[in-house]
Amino acid sequence: MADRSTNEEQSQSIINLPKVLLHGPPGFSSLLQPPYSLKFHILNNASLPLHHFLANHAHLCSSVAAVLCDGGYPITTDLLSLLPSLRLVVTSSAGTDHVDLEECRRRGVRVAGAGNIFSQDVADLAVALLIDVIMKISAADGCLRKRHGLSWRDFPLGSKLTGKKVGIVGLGKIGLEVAHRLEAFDCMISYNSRSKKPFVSYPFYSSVVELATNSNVLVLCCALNDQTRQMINREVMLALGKGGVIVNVARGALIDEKDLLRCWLEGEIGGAGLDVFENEPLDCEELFSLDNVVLSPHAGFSTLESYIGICQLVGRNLEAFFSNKPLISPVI
Ligand SMILES: O=CC(=O)O
Repeated sequence: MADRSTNEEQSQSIINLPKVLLHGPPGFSSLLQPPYSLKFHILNNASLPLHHFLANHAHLCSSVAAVLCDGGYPITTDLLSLLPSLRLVVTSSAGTDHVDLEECRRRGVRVAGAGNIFSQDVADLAVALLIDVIMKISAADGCLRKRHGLSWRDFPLGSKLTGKKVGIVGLGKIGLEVAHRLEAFDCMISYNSRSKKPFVSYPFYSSVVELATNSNVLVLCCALNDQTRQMINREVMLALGKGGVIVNVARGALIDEKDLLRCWLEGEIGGAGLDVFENEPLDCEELFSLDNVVLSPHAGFSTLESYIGICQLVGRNLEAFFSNKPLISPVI
């Protein structure tokens, strides 16, 4: 009897907590850990596709106050319309192209993101991919493992990073981290961004074609939106030139992948280091077959340190919002 009333009291106290719907991949619930996880009534749809979950739990979903989502899980107008009590979206990603921000604004739903948590790791990966492509590290590694006895003479010459002209597309937090790192390699930095940044002295190009014309390497660090979608097209690739290298650590759809494949096959582009793709997980045989293209599985943020950081940040954002305090990393 005592046990039953304790259980009832516990479920009663959970029911009174703000409801947070998880919208992410299997295992996503581990992002919300104690003490934060104990402060919310967490609805985990892991065992069902989201629309089935919402249909089966309509009574609970009508009072969902927050959604915690992953960058690959869209927050669409349709989803928002199924959650009439929603007041907050917390995404565990730095990018917010999967969130319909306009509709959130219209409904008065606040949005918090990953802020600066991943910027250093993503910038490190951008530099790592660039060095890998131009010094052909992964390519050599693959050959050495297949054929013993190879020496450096069996490989084509690589290229120097020192002194390269690097054009950064998007000089936000990640772009600046990339610029700082590449300055240490005596690279000449210039950039394209929505507007000229008054706090840096790097040359600014308002057109990405002009930036490409004046660069050996393009590093893509900008947000994906209607203006930037497929911005890196054949014209930009031809402007970058035959030895040019493109590194993308932002979003796959910034690049016209068909143009990239064509330019590569025609010898119009030198190489690419890609952490992101138009369709993820990557399943494009044509990209797998290209030399001088180094691929990474959208892993720019996946370090232990950043994982610990994002677990705390999502919890702190939820806690702050439901205590009527300012969001820690607001988007809107
Ligand atoms: O791509 C990863 C992110 O947006 O955080």
